[in-house]
Amino acid sequence: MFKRLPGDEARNLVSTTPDTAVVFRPAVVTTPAILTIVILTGRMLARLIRTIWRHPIATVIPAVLGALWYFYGWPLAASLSGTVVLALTSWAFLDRPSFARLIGYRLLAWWRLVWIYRRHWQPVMIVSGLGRHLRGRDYLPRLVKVTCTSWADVVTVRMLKGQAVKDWSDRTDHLAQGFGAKSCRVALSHAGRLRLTFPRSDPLASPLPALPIPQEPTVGPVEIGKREDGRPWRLKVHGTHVLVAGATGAGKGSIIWSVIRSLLPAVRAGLVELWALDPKLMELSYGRALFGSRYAATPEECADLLDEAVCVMQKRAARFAGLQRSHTPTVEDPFVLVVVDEVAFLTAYQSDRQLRQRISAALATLTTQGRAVGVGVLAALQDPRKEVMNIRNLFPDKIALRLDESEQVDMVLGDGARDRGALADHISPIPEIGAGVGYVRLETSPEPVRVRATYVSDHDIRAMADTYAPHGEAA
Ligand SMILES: Nc1ncnc2c1ncn2[C@@H]1O[C@H](COP(=O)(O)OP(=O)(O)OP(=O)(O)O)[C@@H](O)[C@H]1O
Repeated sequence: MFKRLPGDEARNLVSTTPDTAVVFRPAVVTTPAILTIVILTGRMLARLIRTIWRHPIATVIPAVLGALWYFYGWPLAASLSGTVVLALTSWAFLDRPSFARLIGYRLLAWWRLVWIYRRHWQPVMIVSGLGRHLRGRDYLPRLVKVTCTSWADVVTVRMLKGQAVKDWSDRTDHLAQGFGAKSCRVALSHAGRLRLTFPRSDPLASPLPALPIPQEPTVGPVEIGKREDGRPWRLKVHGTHVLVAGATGAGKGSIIWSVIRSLLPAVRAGLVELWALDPKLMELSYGRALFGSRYAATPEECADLLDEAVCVMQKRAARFAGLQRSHTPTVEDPFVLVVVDEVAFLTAYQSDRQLRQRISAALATLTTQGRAVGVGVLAALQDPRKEVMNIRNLFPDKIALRLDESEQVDMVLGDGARDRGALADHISPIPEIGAGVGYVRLETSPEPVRVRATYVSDHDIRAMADTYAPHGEAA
């Protein structure tokens, strides 16, 4: 019989029996013990140097305490460590954010690296198919580092040679379950390196109240909510067109009203005009006074208002031709924002064919040519299928709120968005938890970002109308 050696697979060798004339035996070269000892010591030293290099503070503290104990006895070492612990505890109580940033999250990251990620790395990689077990050896992607933020663990990984981002984004569910998280998002950080985000808590779980109306007139990007990483969510409205897609009750109204609210000082200064199309006669009618005469509800009125916007756009384009290539809002040429609630009412669900074609043509003209001359469209939509909204790709910026089906996510945010973690079909239908929550793709990155819009209540809208409605229009 063959003796099994590391790396050998005895079953693949020609088997021998006692009466076989030729017996195959693997050549066994014995390594001198001293060589093995030298190699192991070298490895240990290299690891020690690497640890000191990577974690200088964490290594200096026990080394200093050990030295004190050795030279001056344990009482001094114990009292010094007690003082350090007391100082750290007081710091944590007095200035929690700075303590968390400099000490707390680092300790947490180390703990989670050891206890969650390193401990489960091998089984999760093998079972999910991201690692391979070949000829008795494991070939695993490298766990480079773990950092913690207030709401998530960010795990940096070096992929195996030959792996693609898609291999990982297809297995987000395996990764999330494997490491005990609710979800996982995958993003490419450098060539061959990935950033996996595992949320620990949901910072967007409770509704956000309406933000104060800005002091200064601004056309954006306007602050309308919060991003998952705690930063303000600012939406560009001037120089683009925005499509908000979400099932009924997803909170499309909160995005529309948050945008309107932050543009009000600019409206008062004459730099912005808000034109409203409200075919459902629900959402925008509440603050109708804010739109003055630029408010339309019946399909005929909506078609007329859209034609008027096209007319403004074309006149401006003729004036700007050869003189300027982009628009700066002024009192003479304000930014016109055409707000459309449930655009499908005017396009897909409109029974009058002629009217439908007229509206679709006007919307297509505005979304293809309006950007550069200061005419923008902000449209809300329940069903993002192409049959319902065939011009959805003319909107450069799209927001996916809660959607009914997983396929709809890529229809709104583009191919691969759901695989990269835009789980808009998993957003809670409970309004307190999920209304106004959605995913966006920012200009700077293809990765979807989770956001929540502020909730502008009926009371806020009434107050806005009372203060900002054009003269003589107050409700
Ligand atoms: N940002 C938000 N935060 C918290 N709750 C919200 C938010 N937006 C909306 N809600 C709650 O969810 C309910 C539904 O919101 P809204 O009417 O805006 O949804 P919608 O997407 O416009 O629905 P529909 O298409 O049926 O009009 C609101 O009555 C409100 O109670």
